[in-house]
Formats: sequence, C-alpha cells, structure tokens
Amino acid sequence: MTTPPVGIIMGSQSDWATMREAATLLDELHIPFEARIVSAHRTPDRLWDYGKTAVDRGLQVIIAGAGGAAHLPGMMASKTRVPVIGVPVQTKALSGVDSLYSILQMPRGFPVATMAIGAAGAANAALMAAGILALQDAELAKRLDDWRDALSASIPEVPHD
Ligand SMILES: Nc1c(C(=O)O)ncn1[C@@H]1O[C@H](COP(=O)(O)O)[C@@H](O)[C@H]1O
Repeated sequence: MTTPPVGIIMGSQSDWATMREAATLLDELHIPFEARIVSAHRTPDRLWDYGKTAVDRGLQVIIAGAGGAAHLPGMMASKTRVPVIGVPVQTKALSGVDSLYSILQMPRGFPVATMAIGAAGAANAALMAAGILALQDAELAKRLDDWRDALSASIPEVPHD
C-alpha cells in the first residue's frame, strides 16, 4: 500500500473531534492522508516506530495534535526530519494554553510549526501542509488558490443582522 503524503497523528481518540477538522480540509483539497493514534506517553514504541520509518515510508508532512502535556509533536520532531505541524488541543483544566506552550517552546534544532489552539488550528495545519505540498504540485497549488479565493469571496463587505 502506498503511503499518503500527510500523516495526521494524535495523542488520544479524544483528540479526533479536533483533528477531524484537518482531515476534512485535506479531503476537500483531495490530499491523501492517514490518521493514527500515537502517544509519547502511552504508546512510546508506536511513536518511535512511526518517527523512525516516516522518511522511508514517504511521508512529507506530519500533523500532530495533542492536549495537556502535549509532548507528541515535539517528540515526533526529534525522531524525524519530516516537517511536523503541531496542533494544541483545547483542554478543560487550562483551556489549551498548557497544550500550546508544550508544543511551542521547542529547543533550538528541533522545530515544530505550531498552530493556534483547537479546531481552527487543526484546519490551518491542513492548509499549511497543503501549502508545503503545493510547492511541488501545480494541480494542488491551483486547488489551494481556488480554495483561498472562495473563502475571501465569502467574506461580506458590510455586516448584516
Ligand atoms: N498529550 C498527550 C500525549 C502525548 O503528548 O504523547 N498522549 C496523550 N496526550 C493527551 O492526553 C489528552 C487526554 O487524553 P484522554 O482523553 O485519552 O484521557 C489528549 O488530549 C491527548 O492528546
């Protein structure tokens, strides 16, 4: 089976409600992806394998969502040079600021491109992945440009009730 260019990974099934936004957008843009539950804390061997094989499998971008002590995106960035886009999942206790800071403050050398907290961040992660892939794919570039134009065109010039 051929590996899709994008891997969406998340720390728990409970993150899927957020990460589904990324999946929906990738679908809209006709970008193949795989979705997996991988946790640095709960399934460290799975994280290790996923990161170790990412380049050879042909993954081009990894979107990683996690909440709370959100070490998954950073650990994945430690294990593979495939670009990792991090999505801080909103938490009940600390509103996702915990997730945001856990993902954002990577030490020099192992970056994670960190999005905003929650569903909008997940959607933007997909658009960021699309932008990266579009550098090498003219047809995708056209679909992404059209998607952006359609969004701009949908924004009204004046407010209404
Ligand atoms: N942050 C991480 C990691 C990790 O970073 O490896 N693994 C699970 N989790 C997070 O724990 C939260 C609660 O998980 P449960 O809902 O399963 O209790 C989730 O948001 C998940 O991302």
